[in-house]
Amino acid sequence: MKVTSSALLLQSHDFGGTGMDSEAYVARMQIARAAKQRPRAGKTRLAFSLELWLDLFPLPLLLGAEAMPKQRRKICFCPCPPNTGEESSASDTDSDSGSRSSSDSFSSCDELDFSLAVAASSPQPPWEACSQLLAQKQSQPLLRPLPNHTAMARRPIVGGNWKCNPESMAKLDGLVENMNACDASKCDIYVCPSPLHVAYVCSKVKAGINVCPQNCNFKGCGAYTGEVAVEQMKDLKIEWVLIGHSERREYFKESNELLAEKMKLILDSGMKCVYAIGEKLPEREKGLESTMAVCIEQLEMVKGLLDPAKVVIAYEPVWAIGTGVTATAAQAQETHAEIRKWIAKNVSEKCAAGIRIQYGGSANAKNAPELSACPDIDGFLVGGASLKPEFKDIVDAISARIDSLSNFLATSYQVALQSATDAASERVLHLCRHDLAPQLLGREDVYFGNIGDGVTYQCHQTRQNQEWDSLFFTPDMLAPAVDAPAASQVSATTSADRLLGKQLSVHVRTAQSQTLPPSDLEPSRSLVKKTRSVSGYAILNDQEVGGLDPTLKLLLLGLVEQG
Ligand SMILES: O=C[C@H](O)COP(=O)(O)O
Repeated sequence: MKVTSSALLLQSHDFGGTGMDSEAYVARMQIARAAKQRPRAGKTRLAFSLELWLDLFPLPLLLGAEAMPKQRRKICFCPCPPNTGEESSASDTDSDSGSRSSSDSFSSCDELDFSLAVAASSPQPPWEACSQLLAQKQSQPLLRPLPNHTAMARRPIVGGNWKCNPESMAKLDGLVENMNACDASKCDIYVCPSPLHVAYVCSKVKAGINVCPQNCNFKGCGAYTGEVAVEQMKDLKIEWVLIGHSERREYFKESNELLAEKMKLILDSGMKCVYAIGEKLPEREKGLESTMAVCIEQLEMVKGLLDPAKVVIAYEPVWAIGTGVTATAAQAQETHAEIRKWIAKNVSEKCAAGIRIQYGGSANAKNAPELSACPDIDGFLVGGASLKPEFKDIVDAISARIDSLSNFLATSYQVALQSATDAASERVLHLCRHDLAPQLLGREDVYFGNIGDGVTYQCHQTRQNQEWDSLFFTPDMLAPAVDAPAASQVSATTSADRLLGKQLSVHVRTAQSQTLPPSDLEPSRSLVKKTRSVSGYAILNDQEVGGLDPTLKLLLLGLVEQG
């Protein structure tokens, strides 16, 4: 991969719980200073640092050295402009270095795509070792490959559950109209009419809108009075069926055993299944563990049947159903992520990565955008709002996240700027406390932040397997994304194909705070006064890859590059 635009390293500092050793800090400052002074070519100014925890990345192995302690060290990849002829722009008199100038590292990799610096425990960062590594980079994976499962893009899915509505056939056309108004190009859509209306709705919905009965029996056709069978559904060309809704569990006493039997029958018959689960208020009030205990109990008996191609989980906290009380985006995301984690552990990583989990419970046009921005929410099961024209807006909200990563960045950037404006009298320090890192790394003491004014954007690439990468964007860097340059600007040397299907999560956090003196890292935690976050993810498809800013594309390619 060739970096064709000027790229600058942005300083990035570790606010790790036990603090960063001074040498590592000095090394980073050197790099940052050198990078800051590098010439900037044209309009595109880009900075990023990619930091990987060494215990997740076998750097000692790559360097062929034992020297580097495994824990609590990071490596920084600095994109280095090739052939600018001004490689030694860094000051050799960096006052905080006390060691070799970082200009060495840049000049030594003039012809290489990336320079790499290691924030090591050694007083002098092992530039030579890095340079050697870089020299061999053709055969070395500089950037860690993504695990396979991240390539599995989850297509959003939204269902409208009309429950036992409407009271007359006369109203059906209006409701069908709401469904037919939806854009089904980026989202799977299904509607669950009451049994008496199923056949009529089947004949009225447009292509792309699936009819999904609200229940089926556990045996098929035969002497089962009052029931509907999968065979009858298949005869109507129906592909989906919903089971396990809390109202069926509650009022019709459907047990997990019965539901497992139903799911097996559905899948055996070649149909697909939406399986609803969710806790009641007392369990939620006791916290996530007790919430998960209920979800796990409901999942346990069907875990062997969880095929992402055929099963969708609808997580519906019962206390949020029909009450107008929605789970907050954070609550929903946290629970969805926990469900996925449980599946990863108890079924497979692949299943966890691929299975779609819908949120249900007072979802509407207003709260859908925020919920849609949560990386583990793949859609909605909508009750009340599916009886209204706003259903279309819910579909649009979840579809928007795959419209364009550039758009997402631009939008979130606007939100972040607004947040900065709201902060009024205070400068906005882009200090981010990483939401996912503690969860992913199994530790509570991991903080990340950047020093300076602006907004930090982090792209989390993988969220399974305890793996975590981040990119830090600043407004400067995002300018190209906001401007949405033409696809024709995309460098011919970038292979868009390699981005297809990759899933990138983006999390934006701004904080009101004060500028932080570099020497004063530890107290930084207390500086955050107010934060506002926007998060979301994009599944890269061909359209959006085509529309990406060339520099951003290069950067993302760098992340997914397999060496
Ligand atoms: O099946 C749908 C859910 O029960 C959600 O219903 P609701 O959107 O009216 O809360």
